[in-house]
Amino acid sequence: MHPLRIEEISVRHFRNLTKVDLQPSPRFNVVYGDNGQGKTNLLEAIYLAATSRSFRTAKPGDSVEHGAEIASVRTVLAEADERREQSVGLRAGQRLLKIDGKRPATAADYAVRTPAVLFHPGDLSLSMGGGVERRRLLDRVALYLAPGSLAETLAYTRAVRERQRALETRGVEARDLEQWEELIVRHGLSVMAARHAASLDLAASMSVAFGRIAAPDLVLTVAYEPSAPNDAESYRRELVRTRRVDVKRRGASIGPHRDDLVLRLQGHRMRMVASQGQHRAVVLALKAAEMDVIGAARSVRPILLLDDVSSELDRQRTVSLFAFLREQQGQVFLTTTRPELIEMDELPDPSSVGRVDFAVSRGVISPSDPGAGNLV
Ligand SMILES: Nc1ncnc2c1ncn2[C@@H]1O[C@H](COP(=O)(O)OP(=O)(O)OP(=O)(O)O)[C@@H](O)[C@H]1O
Repeated sequence: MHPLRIEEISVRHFRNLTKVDLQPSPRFNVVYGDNGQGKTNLLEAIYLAATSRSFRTAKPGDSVEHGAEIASVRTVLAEADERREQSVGLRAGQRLLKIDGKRPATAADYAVRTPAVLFHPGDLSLSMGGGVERRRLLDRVALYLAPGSLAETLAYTRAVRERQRALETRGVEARDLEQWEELIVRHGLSVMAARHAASLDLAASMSVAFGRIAAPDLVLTVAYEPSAPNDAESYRRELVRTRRVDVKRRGASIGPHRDDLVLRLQGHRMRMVASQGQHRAVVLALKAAEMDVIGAARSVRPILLLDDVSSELDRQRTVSLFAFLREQQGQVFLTTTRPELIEMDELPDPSSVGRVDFAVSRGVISPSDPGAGNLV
């Protein structure tokens, strides 16, 4: 595994971060400040520069500072002995990606270059909620295993949209339906294959992580459950059969957009049986698995971003979170309103760990001595 780290970050007009220039630690970066000051905005900017995507919005214009036209995030990254610059420029409806000043051949080329994993309080929905977040997880992992899966997902989504438009405007006998359904089957099967491969890697890595985090006698299983048949002929037939209902429900009733990654504890669906603590353990295990699988795909240690570490930090959560952090050997950014909770001796090998604290106030971010936040 190569070390991977951000050496410099420059942010301009990104939400409330008008002008921020930082040189983070290669290991632990504690970003602290009161609510609403810009901590999550910094993590969002880092995630954007690493992966080309925001974890908060799909619309580039949303992250541009109110009153400004263009936002930009530029990072200098070091991977093994090489250095590169990755930058993203944003304006309404437009995202401009560059690696070392040049536009990448495809968006996927940029998206898999710098693995980063985000962990935030809303991630509990990975275990407790419906399938949306688990599908996103599968797609994030699939992207690293097979970068072409991004184009397949986009082509699938477009075909589903066009079929729906044909159904709703011209009815179940519309002539072009067959053509869209052909495309849905072709791209849908390809998305399903990529997700299936991602689920196998995640499952293997996750059961090991879960055994460490929760009680070793608890058995957690993870299985990809596609919503459409996985042979072309049956899939095509099902699409024809469901045309009428799909007009009424205003969406396709089968296909990868309705897949799930089903989690079972002792054979029962997580959502039905698990306690709060078990849900948290599962989310940690899923995140650990995401780190392992995408890190292995690129042979690097992903950058870990932890948002809002201090919210309702109960004892059990602290113990498992810090156990998780101790295992991380890459660069970590964590945000908190309570830096006093992030104790150096809870982090691995405190003497050798480089920790830098950053204070955030109204979009201004400045380095401070570790622990100085305790007095704030
Ligand atoms: N497009 C934008 N332009 C300017 N400011 C924005 C924009 N979007 C969000 N903000 C501001 O960013 C601030 C929120 O920042 P952020 O979400 O990073 O807070 P935080 O420090 O993580 O807070 P918390 O601890 O509550 O999670 C708010 O003051 C909000 O008004």
